[in-house]
Amino acid sequence: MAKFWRQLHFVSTVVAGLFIFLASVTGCILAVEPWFLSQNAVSGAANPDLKLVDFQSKLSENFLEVFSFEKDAYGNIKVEGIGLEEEGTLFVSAESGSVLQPPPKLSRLFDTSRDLHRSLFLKTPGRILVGLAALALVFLSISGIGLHIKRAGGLRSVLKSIRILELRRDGHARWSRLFLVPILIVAVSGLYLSVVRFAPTPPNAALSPASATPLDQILLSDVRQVAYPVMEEEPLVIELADRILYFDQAQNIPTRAEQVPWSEQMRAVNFVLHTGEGAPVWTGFLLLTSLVMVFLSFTGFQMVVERLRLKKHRTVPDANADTIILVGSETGHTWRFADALEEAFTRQGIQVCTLGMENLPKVTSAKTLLFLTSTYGDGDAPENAQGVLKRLNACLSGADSIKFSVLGFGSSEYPAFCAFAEVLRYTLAAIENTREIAPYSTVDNQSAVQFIDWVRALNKNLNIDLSIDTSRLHPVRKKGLESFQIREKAEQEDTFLLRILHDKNLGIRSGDLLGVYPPDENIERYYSIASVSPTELLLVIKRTGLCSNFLGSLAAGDRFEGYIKANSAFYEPVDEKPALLVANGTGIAPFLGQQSSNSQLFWGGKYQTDFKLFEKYCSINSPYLAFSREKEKAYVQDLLLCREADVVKVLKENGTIKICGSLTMLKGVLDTVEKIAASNALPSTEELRKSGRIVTDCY
Ligand SMILES: Cc1cc2nc3c(=O)[nH]c(=O)nc-3n(C[C@H](O)[C@H](O)[C@H](O)COP(=O)(O)O)c2cc1C
Repeated sequence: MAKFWRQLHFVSTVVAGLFIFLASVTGCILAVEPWFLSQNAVSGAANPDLKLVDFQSKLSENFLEVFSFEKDAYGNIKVEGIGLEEEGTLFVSAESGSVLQPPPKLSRLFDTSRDLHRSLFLKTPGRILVGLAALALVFLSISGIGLHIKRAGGLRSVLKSIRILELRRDGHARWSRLFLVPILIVAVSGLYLSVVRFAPTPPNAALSPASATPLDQILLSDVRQVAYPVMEEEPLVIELADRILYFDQAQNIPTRAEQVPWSEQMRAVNFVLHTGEGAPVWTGFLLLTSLVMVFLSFTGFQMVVERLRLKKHRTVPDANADTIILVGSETGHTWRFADALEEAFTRQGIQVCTLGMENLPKVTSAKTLLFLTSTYGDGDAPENAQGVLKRLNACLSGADSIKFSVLGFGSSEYPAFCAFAEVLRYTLAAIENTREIAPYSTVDNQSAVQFIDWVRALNKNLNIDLSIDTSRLHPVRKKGLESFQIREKAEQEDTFLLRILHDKNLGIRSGDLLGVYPPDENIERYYSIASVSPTELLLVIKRTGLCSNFLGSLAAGDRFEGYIKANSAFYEPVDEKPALLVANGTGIAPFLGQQSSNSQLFWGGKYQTDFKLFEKYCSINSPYLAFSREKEKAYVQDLLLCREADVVKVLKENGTIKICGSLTMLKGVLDTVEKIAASNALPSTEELRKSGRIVTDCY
């Protein structure tokens, strides 16, 4: 059933999505028109007890002759007649019947939007198309209800709150559920208005004249339109909401009464529901509904495009592939990981093929099967893996041996975290000829790090060397990013150094910053870099959070995307002036590429062994090192104090002091330099900073 709802939703979006989008955008504009119309209404409110006959006598005081008048939804009364001073179509006061200035004309934008909304500027064919779009919107709403039930894992949970893990998918679900009723009303009323337009209007049914309200009892507030007879023998015609009454003018008695057909009355109700005419609160709702529909059409389109892209995957296994990646996915995210994995295998020269789990083949020879699957609903299989568990035995038992591993994709925000993957794993393990090659693992909220960890386990167990291009794991690829490849990685406790290959045209210089986006985050982090050759840079990072953990999970061969931000204040001086390079911890990174014969390096860390990570890249023979956790406890500012003469010399020779590392260290160093400067009649640190002779990059 879920498949049916999904197909109906999908087909309706593909067929009518663009029209619905256009109708929603124009709907937003038209939804504000009633507000302007009510603001501009001129006739004023009539006394609700005012009788039609009394209003007529007021009109006769202001008109030589009245042919007809009509009232609109905003209370405006428009008279056709000959006034005391002018004639034609004249607006009058509901209270006094006197002639008023007509309401100001509204912007052409409303008329244009209405034409586009009703007929796409195409007259009758356009109206038919718009009617079909309204029908598609009804289908979308109904199939949407089915999908909501499926998504929630049953009718009972359908009202549970929807967490927004991803704006496109979860936002679409949340807002469509919230506005389901108004959307359905807009769709059904729009469809009704389209249909009645093409249906012949049934004749009015005759009522007994005796049932007509006596003329002197009719209230102005009930009247829609009145037509006065031109010839004496013609009747006076009064149109009410549901009836049309004919009166003999001379004797004031009803001669005929007709019932407005039911379809016409329904048309009027649907018209108000669809346009909000004369109903200000509902108009506000319609505006919100139209805005939500713009959002839903847009996100719906994006999801359709994504789905069509997924259709391009193979459906039958490649006979030469010993490894098959099987993907269970509801909304497509798991495919990104599968594609990155397939690419990694292919780069290693290993033939693989990736299939959706619905295409699980009958396996007759030894194969490695890697299952990557999400969990949906409330611990259910995703759409394309429904029914797979039942087929597993029959599909796999024909082969001599099957190696397998399962990687579950899910979200720990759901109680049944990766439940389907877990069941799949146990079902596979229970089949006689299967052997698990890498332990069952999970990926929470599309974590790149957890995926890479599983790939490493696969490498170990299959004795291969897969490396991952993490740019493939981003849900949305950012433009203008460069590709970087890890060449070498060294680690010391929780700090690691990456030697990274890049395109030499980037013209990177030591001191520049590298902006990195982890695939599962949308915020970049910046790292100071050292340029060690035209195509290589160094990065020194401590594992502290999402981005550093992401970079820390990478190994030689892996790739990631990032961009370079120039940071010229931190470049090596071109004039060979002396420099003191002061850093602690990972702050050493930019200085690993800036060590000229005229510079001295001061570095502070916890233990002596910590410096080992950088030794290979430190070209200065005798850097000054301070260790805060060794027996002789010292900080980098203590080193500066010991080397006071060097500090004074650099400052006197117009050199610079560059400081990179923690903010606490920066404060300690600045205090020390301040002291040294004061006792040697040198400018203060504030002045030195202003003149660019102390530059800092601290965090
Ligand atoms: C409506 C809905 C229900 C979900 N139910 C579960 C669940 O029960 N357990 C779980 O671990 N993850 C659940 N998830 C999270 C998805 O499994 C996770 O986002 C996954 O990465 C989606 O991958 P896919 O796009 O390939 O289907 C649910 C997500 C949605 C939108």
